[in-house]
Amino acid sequence: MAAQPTIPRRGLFVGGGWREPSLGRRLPVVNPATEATIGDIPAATAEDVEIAVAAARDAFSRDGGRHWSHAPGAVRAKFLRAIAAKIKDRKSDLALLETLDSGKPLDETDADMEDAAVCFEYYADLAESLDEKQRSPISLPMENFKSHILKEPIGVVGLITPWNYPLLMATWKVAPSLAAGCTAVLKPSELASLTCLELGAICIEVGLPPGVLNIITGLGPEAGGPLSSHPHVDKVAFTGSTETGKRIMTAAAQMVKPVSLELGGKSPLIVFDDVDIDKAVEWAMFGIFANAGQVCSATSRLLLHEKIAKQFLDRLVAWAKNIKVSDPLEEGCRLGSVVSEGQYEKIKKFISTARSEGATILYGGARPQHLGRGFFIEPTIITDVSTSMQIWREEVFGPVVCVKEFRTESEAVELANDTHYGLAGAVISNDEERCERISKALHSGIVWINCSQPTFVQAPWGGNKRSGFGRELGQWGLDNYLTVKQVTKYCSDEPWGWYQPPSKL
Ligand SMILES: NC(=O)C1=CN([C@@H]2O[C@H](COP(=O)(O)OP(=O)(O)OC[C@H]3O[C@@H](n4cnc5c(N)ncnc54)[C@H](O)[C@@H]3O)[C@@H](O)[C@H]2O)C=CC1
Ligand SMILES: N=C(N)NCCCC(=O)O
Ligand code: NA
Repeated sequence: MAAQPTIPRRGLFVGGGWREPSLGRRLPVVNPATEATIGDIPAATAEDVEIAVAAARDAFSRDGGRHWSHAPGAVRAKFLRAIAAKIKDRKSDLALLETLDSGKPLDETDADMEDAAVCFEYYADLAESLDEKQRSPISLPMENFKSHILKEPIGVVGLITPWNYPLLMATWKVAPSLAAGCTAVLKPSELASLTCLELGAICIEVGLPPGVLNIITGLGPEAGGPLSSHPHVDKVAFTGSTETGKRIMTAAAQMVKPVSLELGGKSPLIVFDDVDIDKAVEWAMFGIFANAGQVCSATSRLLLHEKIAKQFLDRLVAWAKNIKVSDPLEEGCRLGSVVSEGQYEKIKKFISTARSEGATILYGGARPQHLGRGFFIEPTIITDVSTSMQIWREEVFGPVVCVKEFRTESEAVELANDTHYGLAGAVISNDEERCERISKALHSGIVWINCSQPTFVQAPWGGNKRSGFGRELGQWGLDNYLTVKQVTKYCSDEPWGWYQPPSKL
C-alpha cells in the first residue's frame, strides 16, 4: 500500500496566490474508504466569489488583453503545456490525493491524471491553431461588401464541476476555456477538491498570469450559487446533477447568461445474441462498475436479447464475484468506495426501493462483508425490472445495473430510448449494419459500439434531453468558450445611394 501523504493545507486560489476565505470557514475532507477526516479545504462565500470574479475580469482586460485574452494562441499554449508537464511530474502524488479524497482505485486516478495532462496538451494545440482560423471569409452575394469572422473569447467564465472525476472534469472546462482566451473561476465539488487546489499550486509554479484561473472551493449554494448569478460572469459551464443544472440555468437566465450543462444519465447497453458472451460481459461491467458507477455516462440499464439472457447473467455474476473490492489503495483494486456517506445512503435506498417495488437483487446489494468501515457497496445486478420502477427511470450514480430482456431490434431501441435522459448509449453485436441502425436510432449524444465508456479528448462529449446541452472536448469544447463576430465592410467607392442627397447650397 502506498505511503499516506500529508494533505496540503491550501487557501482559495485567487489572483495568482492563496487567500483565506473571507469568513474564515473551512470544510472537512473525508476519505470515504476509511471514514477518517484527513484535512480541510476553504469554504468560499459570496464575498470570495466577488473577489475571484474581479481578479478574473482584471486578468481578461489587463493591458488591453495583450498578455492573455488577445495574445497569440502560442502564448496561452505555452502555459497549458507547462501545466500538463507539471501534472505528469506530479502524477503519482496527485493520483494518491484524488484516491484519498474520493475512494477511487489508484489505477483509475492514475489514468485520470494522465487524461488531464493530455487534455491540457490537446487544447494547447487548439489554442495555436485558433489564430490560423481567424478572419475566415464569408462569401456574400454583393460584390461591394466583404465579410469575415472573428472568434473571440466569451470573457470571464464560471466553471462548476462534480466530484466523480475531480481534476479531469475541471480540466475538461479549464483547458478549453483558457485556450480560447477566457479567464475563469473554477468551483469544484466540496466532496473532492484536493487535486483542483493542487492545480492552483501548479499555476503558481508555471507562472500563469495572476487571475487567469481562480479556484474557489466551497459549498454549492454558498460558492457555486453566487458564481452562477454573478453579473460579471459571461458564461457558466456546469457538470453535475440535473436538479442543480436546473438551478444554475435559472440563475443564469436572470442575466441572459449562456450556460452549457452536462447532466445525469440513465444510459442503455444493448447486447444482441450474436456476441462473444465473455467479451460483452466485461464491457457491461466496465460500463457500470468502473468508478463505482459514479459516471454520468454509465450504462446502467442493460438490455439483453432473450436468447442469451440467462447465459449472460450467469457469466456476469461470475465475473462480478471476481472483482477485487477493497481499499482503493490496494494493488489490483477494481471497486473502491463511493464518494461519501450521503451517496452511500442514497444508493442503498435505491436498492431497497427496487426490492420493495418487486425487483430481484440477483447479485450484491449490500456492504461487502470483508469491509467493516468505509462507504463500500458490492457490485449490484438487479433483474425482474419493469419500466415503471424507480431503478429503471432514475440515475443511481452507484455500482448498480438493472436488466431487461428484449426480443426484437425495435423493442430494444424502444426500451433504450425510454428515458428522459440522453447522454450515452451502447450496442454490442457482430452485425455492423445493425450497429449502424442503432447508432442512428438512439436519442443520445454519445454512442459506443462493441464497448462502453472509452473517452477520447478529440471527440465531442455531451447529451440531449435532460442530460443537458452543449458539447465538451474536441473542437466543440473550444467553441463553448468562443463567441463568433462577423465583420462586414463596405468596399465600394460609390456612395450607398439609398437617400436622395440634399441640394448643395
Ligand atoms: N452527471 C454527473 O456527472 C454528476 C451527477 N451527479 C448526480 O448528482 C447527485 C448529487 O450529487 P451532488 O454532489 O450533490 O451533485 P451536484 O450537482 O449538486 O454538484 C455538482 C456541483 O454543483 C455545485 N452546486 C450544488 N448546488 C449548487 C447551486 N445551487 N448553485 C451552484 N452550484 C451548485 C456543487 O457544489 C458541485 O460543485 C449524485 O448522486 C448523482 O446522481 C453528481 C455528480 C456528477
Ligand atoms: N474519463 C472517462 N472515461 N469518462 C469520463 C466520464 C465523465 C463524466 O462522468 O462526465
Ligand atoms: Na472526500
